[in-house]
Amino acid sequence: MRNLDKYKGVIPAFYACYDEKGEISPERVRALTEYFVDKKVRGVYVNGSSGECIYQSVEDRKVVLENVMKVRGDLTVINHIACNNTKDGMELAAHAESLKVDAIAAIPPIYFKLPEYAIAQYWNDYSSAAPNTDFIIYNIPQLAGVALSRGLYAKMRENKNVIGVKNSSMPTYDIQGFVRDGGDDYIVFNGPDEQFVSGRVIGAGAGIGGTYGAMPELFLAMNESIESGDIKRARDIQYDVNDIIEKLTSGHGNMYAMIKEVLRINEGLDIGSVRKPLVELTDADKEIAKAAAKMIVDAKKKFI
Ligand SMILES: CC(=O)N[C@H](C=O)[C@@H](O)[C@H](O)[C@H](O)CO
Ligand SMILES: CC(=O)C(=O)O
Repeated sequence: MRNLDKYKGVIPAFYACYDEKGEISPERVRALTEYFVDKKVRGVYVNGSSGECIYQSVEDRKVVLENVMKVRGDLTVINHIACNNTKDGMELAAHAESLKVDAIAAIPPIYFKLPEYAIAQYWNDYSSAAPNTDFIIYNIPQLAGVALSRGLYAKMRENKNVIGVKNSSMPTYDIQGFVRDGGDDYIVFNGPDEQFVSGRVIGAGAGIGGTYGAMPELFLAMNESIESGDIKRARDIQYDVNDIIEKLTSGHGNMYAMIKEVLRINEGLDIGSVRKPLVELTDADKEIAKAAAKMIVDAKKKFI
């Protein structure tokens, strides 16, 4: 039996940290890592969707990971390495292994609709470049354009490095299927933050999410409530969290820009804005950010 305890819990997706010119800021990457260490989350998911990975160069993504690893403390580090081409992704996989991350993760190939045997080859090529590192499949069909089937998941489990799936599709039924098929030797991570409680209750062993960073205490509190069997408290927190997520996504500008503004307001943490083509906040959005920041403060007072 594999021991997967280091992955169990709340794993915020790491945000891209820019300087005033919009370049990756190593100092700000370290500051955001230290913030997560202080919040006592289980780990971080680096260079994923929330890390704006598809707008980062290979070099950018290496700099981000190197700086996370410098100050990671006890955080479990999962590094998303997928690129549009296998070659760059293999370079990132090997780089991640050289830094001793806990796991690498990858979405499927995007744009061309490739057959499942090609997707399996793409993931196994990445894994072969990090042969001593756990591998997590990232299923996010609404953005990647292709869904992980249970057949493809079975094929991928022939690779001993594969330890599970980060499932960002909306049906919690998908989580249940992957949990059923993999059993206790594998882990499924809940993707949609709006369904953290549902996903965990149906069998996800952990959660990885894009909004956790704005309110880690609330996700930790939901997780603790689930573990102690207090489903009512978990659900009550989830309702408030979902109001907050609706607020965070109600602006003209991008949600990650909104979250970064909230971090400036509530935590005094400045990690810049977003990279084009993601849209910056308008003045009206800044008012929404203030309201969202206050909702987070109020929910923490109410539940913690
Ligand atoms: C589609 C997408 O990006 N999903 C993320 C990962 O699963 C979530 O963490 C969302 O960012 C979050 O649920 C807010 O909608
Ligand atoms: C949101 C998320 O899970 C990611 O950054 O990939």
